[in-house]
Amino acid sequence: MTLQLEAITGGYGDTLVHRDLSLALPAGQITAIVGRNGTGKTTLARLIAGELPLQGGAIRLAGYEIGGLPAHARARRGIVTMPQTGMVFDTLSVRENLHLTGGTPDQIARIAQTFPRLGERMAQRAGSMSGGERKILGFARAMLGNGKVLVLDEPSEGVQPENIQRMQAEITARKAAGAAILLLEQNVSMIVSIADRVHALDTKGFTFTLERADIAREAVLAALEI
Ligand SMILES: Nc1ncnc2c1ncn2[C@@H]1O[C@H](COP(=O)(O)OP(=O)(O)OP(=O)(O)O)[C@@H](O)[C@H]1O
Repeated sequence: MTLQLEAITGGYGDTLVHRDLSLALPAGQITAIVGRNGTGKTTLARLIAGELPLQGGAIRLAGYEIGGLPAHARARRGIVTMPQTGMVFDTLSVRENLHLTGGTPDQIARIAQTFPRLGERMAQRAGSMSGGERKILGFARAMLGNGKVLVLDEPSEGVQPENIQRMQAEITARKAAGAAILLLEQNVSMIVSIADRVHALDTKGFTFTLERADIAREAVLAALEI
């Protein structure tokens, strides 16, 4: 399903972070946004999820306006976000965290195989895991939900290269299954490996766009240095 942001405005009360920002997240594509710290990537993820209210514009999912719906209603329609801090319940075990996504036992077994670190720690309390392990758990949870639109806020931060590779394979598989994916990342290798389109963001909005054929390391680094 395609998600369309139409001239959205929002932020924190009077402190607007985004003004009239438009963006298309096509189904079956990985759209990346790169920009320095503080340009508003996390704020954008929260506006899409419905954690922050829209102060202008519209968000359309397959044509239907969802910008006025509360977060849980957007989640029910298939918008799944992985927050930068990882969406993990600290007091619950890894297994319980995975089960709460609604994933089937087969899907949970498969993801625990994909990320052996999780498979080995199914009974461990999530709150006692390392930062990188929590990221993997948060990522696994986002993959298990039946998301049609996946918004991933810095999934690779603090994660070891072998697990970043596994994340890339999972994201690419979801793309092949038709999900619209928004990747908010600073990891240039990950973007070069899997993104179909890259939008460069600064504090005033998008400055330029790279299409697949132009997504190379230097070009992405230029976007990060705005
Ligand atoms: N809860 C908040 N209240 C007020 N302002 C905030 C709040 N959270 C973030 N901001 C401000 O909004 C702007 C955008 O922050 P945001 O976290 O969205 O940026 P980012 O691109 O995700 O950066 P980073 O990669 O460092 O997380 C910043 O100026 C930040 O200080």
